[in-house]
Amino acid sequence: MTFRPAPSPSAGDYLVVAQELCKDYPVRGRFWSKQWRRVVDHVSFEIRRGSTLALVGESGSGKTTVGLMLLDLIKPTAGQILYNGLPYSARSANERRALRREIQVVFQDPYSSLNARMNIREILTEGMVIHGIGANAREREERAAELLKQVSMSPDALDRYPHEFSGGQRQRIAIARALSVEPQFLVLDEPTSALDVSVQSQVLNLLCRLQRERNLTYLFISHNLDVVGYIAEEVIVMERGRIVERGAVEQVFTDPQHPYTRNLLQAIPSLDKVLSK
Ligand SMILES: Nc1ncnc2c1ncn2[C@@H]1O[C@H](COP(=O)(O)OP(=O)(O)OP(=O)(O)O)[C@@H](O)[C@H]1O
Repeated sequence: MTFRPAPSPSAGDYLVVAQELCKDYPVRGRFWSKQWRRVVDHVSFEIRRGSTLALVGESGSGKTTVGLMLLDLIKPTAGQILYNGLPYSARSANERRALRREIQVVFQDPYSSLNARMNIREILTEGMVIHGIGANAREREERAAELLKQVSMSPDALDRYPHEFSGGQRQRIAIARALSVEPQFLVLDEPTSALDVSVQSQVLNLLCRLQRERNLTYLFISHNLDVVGYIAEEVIVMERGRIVERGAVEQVFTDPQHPYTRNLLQAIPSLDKVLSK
């Protein structure tokens, strides 16, 4: 496997910095007794502009919860997130709205993430209308057609509905929708795990190309280390809400320090060769 080289410490500045993030949820059915469970526990990391940080860990380790905090969809119980050097909490309501444009998400399941009642034109222009992009409907439509080309789909798709497309095509549309508001940072939450292996690599290649062309910054959430080895420069391994290992992907994959990381890596047949080197 060829790894993407980790950015040098001087390469670019940090777009996103998470400091000691914690998230507590009430224990199910016991809200009245004020019992809380910590699902994210003092998680800190930095993501350099234009690079990809992967967040890996088994189901329930807290990856999506971290992503939702970065998207400003849920509030941390403690800790803070800095975007472009400024904490979310220090921003005005208007700045917070602007942040919702700059930070977009692509979810795992392209079957449920696209509104079945909207055609592709509506799906791709909805965010533009909300954020005031494009002078009029015609300009927005031109932008939508251009976005489809950028994700290697035909502009003919504009008049069609999500159910007319395959999983891989739907995920391309979901990526085009995320890009429609010209974000800088994408939270990619298992964006390829619902797809066939051959389609997975096409979507990963697309994400890499778009990152190069637009200098995008990614947080790539996954439990699939094979995919992470392909797309990310740096990786964080989470177990039960805590970071247990972090570093350049090549370093973590070839010389894992934590038993939990070793277990995760051993579960991937194609990485056996890497590990036995
Ligand atoms: N709204 C909620 N209320 C209570 N508990 C929650 C809530 N959301 C998540 N949890 C719990 O927090 C823990 C972390 O969940 P999270 O979805 O972040 O994990 P994950 O690593 O992304 O898992 P997966 O890979 O399965 O998506 C889980 O035990 C989950 O049950």
